[in-house]
Amino acid sequence: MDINEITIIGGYNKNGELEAVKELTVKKGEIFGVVGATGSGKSNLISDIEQLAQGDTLSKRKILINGEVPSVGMRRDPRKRRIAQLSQNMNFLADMTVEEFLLMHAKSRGVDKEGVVDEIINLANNLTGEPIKKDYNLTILSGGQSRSLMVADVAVISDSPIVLIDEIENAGIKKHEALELLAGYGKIVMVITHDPVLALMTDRRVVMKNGGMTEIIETTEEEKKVSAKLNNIDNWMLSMREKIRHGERLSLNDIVIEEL
Ligand SMILES: Nc1ncnc2c1ncn2[C@@H]1O[C@H](COP(=O)(O)OP(=O)(O)OP(=O)(O)O)[C@@H](O)[C@H]1O
Repeated sequence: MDINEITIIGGYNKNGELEAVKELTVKKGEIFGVVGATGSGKSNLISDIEQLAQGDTLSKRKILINGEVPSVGMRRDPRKRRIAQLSQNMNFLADMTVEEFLLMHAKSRGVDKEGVVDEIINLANNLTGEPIKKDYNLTILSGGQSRSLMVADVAVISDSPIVLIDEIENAGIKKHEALELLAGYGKIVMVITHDPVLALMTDRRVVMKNGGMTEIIETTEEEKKVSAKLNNIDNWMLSMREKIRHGERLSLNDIVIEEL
């Protein structure tokens, strides 16, 4: 089944009051942000979506797929749910090479595409400053390399049309490019973030307060420009980090940022 949109039907906040946002639909290819203070209920919202809640969680929210209540099979069986989650704490544990893992994953998902391993590694290497090679063991990958590989893997192999991302701001990858990559593969992307680069590249963001969805903010064209400029600063910081990592020295000349 093609998943074209998900709808969140509002429930109750922590005080048991109805949420201000009664209904929210996110479509394929859209990047949607979730913002809010600590403890405001961001993770809870993402977890309602992950579980395809049907009024059976704390918030009493309901999640619809393509406007309909998802089947019991889809709700009970995580393999049928087709929702991928990414967070900055995830790491690979399997003792196998990058190539072995990707081939195994592609096979298990029925992806039989020539050159799929190279495609994923190339995409991943666009997101990290430290290139990944096919014969690297998964367990030696750095945090940034692991996350880059996960993002590229979700984009190309995993057929999960819904991707939930919990704070990847410190994941050590080019986050802007990572989100664009996922959205470009026609995913519904929901991202919890306080990072202006990410929050402002979404199309819309929901503001969480006291466990409830209180407001939906549409990103303006000006905000998107702010995001792009902040992204230049971010990538510049990333390149400085790479220099340090490779034992190089920095000078004041390195601080010249092309016109912001
Ligand atoms: N609608 C709700 N009804 C009842 N309890 C809720 C609701 N939303 C969130 N909670 C509870 O409030 C607590 C904080 O929520 P949550 O962890 O989702 O916040 P958060 O915004 O992700 O916080 P952080 O930024 O610290 O990760 C949790 O114990 C959660 O179960």
